[in-house]
Amino acid sequence: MNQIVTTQNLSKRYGSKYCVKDINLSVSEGDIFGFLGPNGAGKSTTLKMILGLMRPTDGNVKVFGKDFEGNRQLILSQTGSLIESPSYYAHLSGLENMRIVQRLRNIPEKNVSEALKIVRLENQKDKKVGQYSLGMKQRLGIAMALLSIPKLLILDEPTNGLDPAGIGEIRELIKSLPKRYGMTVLISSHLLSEIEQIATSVGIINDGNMMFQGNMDELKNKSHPNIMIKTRNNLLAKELLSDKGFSPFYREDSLVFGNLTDEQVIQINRSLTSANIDVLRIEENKKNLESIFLEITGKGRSL
Ligand SMILES: Nc1ncnc2c1ncn2[C@@H]1O[C@H](COP(=O)(O)OP(=O)(O)OP(=O)(O)O)[C@@H](O)[C@H]1O
Repeated sequence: MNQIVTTQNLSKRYGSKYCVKDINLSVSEGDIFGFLGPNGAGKSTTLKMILGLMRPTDGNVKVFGKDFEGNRQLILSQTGSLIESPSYYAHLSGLENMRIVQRLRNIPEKNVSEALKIVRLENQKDKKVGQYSLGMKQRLGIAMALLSIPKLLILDEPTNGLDPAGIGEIRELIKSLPKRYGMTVLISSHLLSEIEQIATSVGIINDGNMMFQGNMDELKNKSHPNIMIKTRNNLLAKELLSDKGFSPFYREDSLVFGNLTDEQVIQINRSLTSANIDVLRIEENKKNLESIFLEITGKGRSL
């Protein structure tokens, strides 16, 4: 499959502090690639370097298999982006704003109505943008990014500040782009729930480091279930099992173990019963994606 964006050891350092470190990103054609990470993780910085808006300290970026140097014009003519909030003239209509961008970027006029149609703003195109809702302004920003009907669309937190209905609309809109227009989408967010529903691939960044990259199923499969054991005397059980090399921790009224094999579960159960500690429950607790994400980003641990 064609690689639309690849980065190699992409890094950005301010003084002695790296805010992006050795990022190797790979976005394939037709992907909706979700770039996830908490605030300040380095998402915007990475996207700006990919778009040639910021110079990397180290590493390199290829878009459509080409370096920016010598191919800037070609790359940007096939790339649309919305980084941070959209810029517009509030006293002009949506259509007038679109026309300004269309002329500035030397894009055919017919694309204006096409882009407004994609974001479903054609009925409000004559309204002043100052009177648009936040969601409409955001959709106008996406329409501007879509003006050239680009091969690659890069959106930095496009649903920031929107209500659930607005988020839903943008989600449906983004989801339709690869099929309808053959686009590849790179979208950043700090919310897993948002990415989970639209992305085909995901990259998780924390503190400037890439913690995971793959598809959603790989992410789910990487997580090992916890085993929770409830006994009549958890304190004694923990002591006994610690002596045998296990290191459970308490959660509510149970002991929680990380990844255990079936053999280890049998061994634990036998040890407890032969020490006359009644076992009340043994449960497997599969982690949901949200807790996996929190674990990766919260504790900064790589999967
Ligand atoms: N010009 C700068 N000088 C020093 N540090 C900077 C500069 N620009 C960004 N940073 C730092 O780089 C880190 C990454 O910032 P970045 O904006 O890329 O994060 P982000 O993941 O996009 O977060 P957010 O969702 O909050 O925008 C942050 O800790 C930020 O403070």
